[in-house]
Amino acid sequence: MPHATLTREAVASHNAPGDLWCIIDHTVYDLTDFVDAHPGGSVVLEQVAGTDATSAFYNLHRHEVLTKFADLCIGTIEGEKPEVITPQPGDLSPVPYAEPLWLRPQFKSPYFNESHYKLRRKVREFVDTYVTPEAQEKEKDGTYISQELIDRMAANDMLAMRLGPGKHLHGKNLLGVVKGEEYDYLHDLVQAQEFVRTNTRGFNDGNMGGMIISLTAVLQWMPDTPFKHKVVQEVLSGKKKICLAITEAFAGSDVAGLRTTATKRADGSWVVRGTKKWITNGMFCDYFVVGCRTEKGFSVLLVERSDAVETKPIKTSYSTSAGTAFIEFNDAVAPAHHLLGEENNGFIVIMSNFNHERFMMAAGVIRQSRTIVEECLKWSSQRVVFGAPLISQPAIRQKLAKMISLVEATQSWLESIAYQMNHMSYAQQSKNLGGPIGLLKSYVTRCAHEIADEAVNIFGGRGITQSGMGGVVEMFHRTYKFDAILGGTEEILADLGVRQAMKGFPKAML
Ligand code: HEM
Repeated sequence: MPHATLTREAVASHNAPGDLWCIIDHTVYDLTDFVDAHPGGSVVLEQVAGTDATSAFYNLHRHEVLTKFADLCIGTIEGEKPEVITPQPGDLSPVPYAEPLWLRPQFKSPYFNESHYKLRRKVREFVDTYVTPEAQEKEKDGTYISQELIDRMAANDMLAMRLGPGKHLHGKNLLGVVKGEEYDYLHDLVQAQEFVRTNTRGFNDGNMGGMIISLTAVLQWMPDTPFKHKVVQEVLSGKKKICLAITEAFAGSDVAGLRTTATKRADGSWVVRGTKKWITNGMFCDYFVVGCRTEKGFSVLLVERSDAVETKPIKTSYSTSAGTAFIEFNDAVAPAHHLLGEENNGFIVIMSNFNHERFMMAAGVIRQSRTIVEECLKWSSQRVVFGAPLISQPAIRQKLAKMISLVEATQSWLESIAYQMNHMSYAQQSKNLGGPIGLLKSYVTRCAHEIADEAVNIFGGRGITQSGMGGVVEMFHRTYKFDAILGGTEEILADLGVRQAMKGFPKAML
């Protein structure tokens, strides 16, 4: 924090390598002892010693660098005030298009009410304060989410909330602002979009992504036994972890090609044998919801970790903090009551789970894409090239216009689908929304492709560098493909959308 009020003349006299001050955003920094540690070297700092280095600084650094090195700050300039905004936890961004329209003060929304606004604020405060710092660290070092953060999320019902609306939330007062009974798909959209603001695609999946797509199947399809209640309680309290294990090296979207088998024994229990690949959170899970070939079809079983379950890490292009695993089930045993849904009828268990998963993913990608728009808008305004800000170039404005349009259009489509989900039973959702949600997810990752491409060109070399100015853009460009593949590939989902539209097609002729 600033300690003194100083004049520009006073700063100018500290202009030597052994006595080096400079001004950034009307604030004075004593860099004398920092020169040797500066990642950009000492020469550049000596060149600006005693001067106002504001534009040089923002050409090369993110504003958060100043927060991180706040102890170098020794004062402010007399009669002047810092102008650059330092966001506080929970704050909305004032940058145009950085927030969805419903969160911009000058606009209204037909969908969101007071409780959605309040939940948005609470979740963002929580994410900014507790999730983002850990997420950034884990994304880099590749280690798994801490038990401390899981416990904190569990204590605030955040794990339960992320499963979407349902009985598991009844009786709860979520973050003190929404009754569990009133939590709807628009609240769900809000939390999904807030959680991805950490800008850490691998960690976001590592942050209980496996639970979001598997505990829902347990809640809906497992027989109502004390064991089911135990599993749900353990997972929602953060004591145990669960993931979905369907995909294999042999087959992905083609569920009929799966080779993991479950053989029924005389006492009704099952012996599971086979392998699974790309299983999110698999490395640290206690329970696995496993898709298996059974005698006359496909069935889904809950398998507990044991010596017969081996998990090995897979290094993908995002962070290993996601806990992505190759799994071998070597005659793992699951009791009869671990069957989800009916024997040989597991396809419906998997399919019914997909709508919520894809909805969540679409919400996340759209929000990430919006963050990229914000990054590009800020960068184009602060970056000076050929003597003028980047944004003064028409070619850059064309790119921004395209990116903004894609984000605004997809957010509107998402909100409209969330609204439809609020007004449909689960069965109606499956019948009427599987296609539209598939098309939405397929389209938003195509948009992400365009947005990532344009953003990297705007950022230049920084867009392909993991640290510094373009780090967020680099991360997005490297990882948006996860959303284009996980939960159903773009092609499969686009096809599903059209096939569902053709079901019961009217006798309409040209
Ligand atoms: C409070 C003052 C400063 C601090 C705390 C600081 C800190 C840093 C840090 C952490 C980096 C690593 C890249 C990043 O994370 O963004 C960096 C890079 C760099 N800094 Fe600074 N810096 C300061 C002032 C300046 C000034 C005034 C200049 C030049 C006029 C400068 C020039 C550079 C250069 C050239 C790089 C390398 C940039 C790149 O690789 O793209 N720094 N600085």
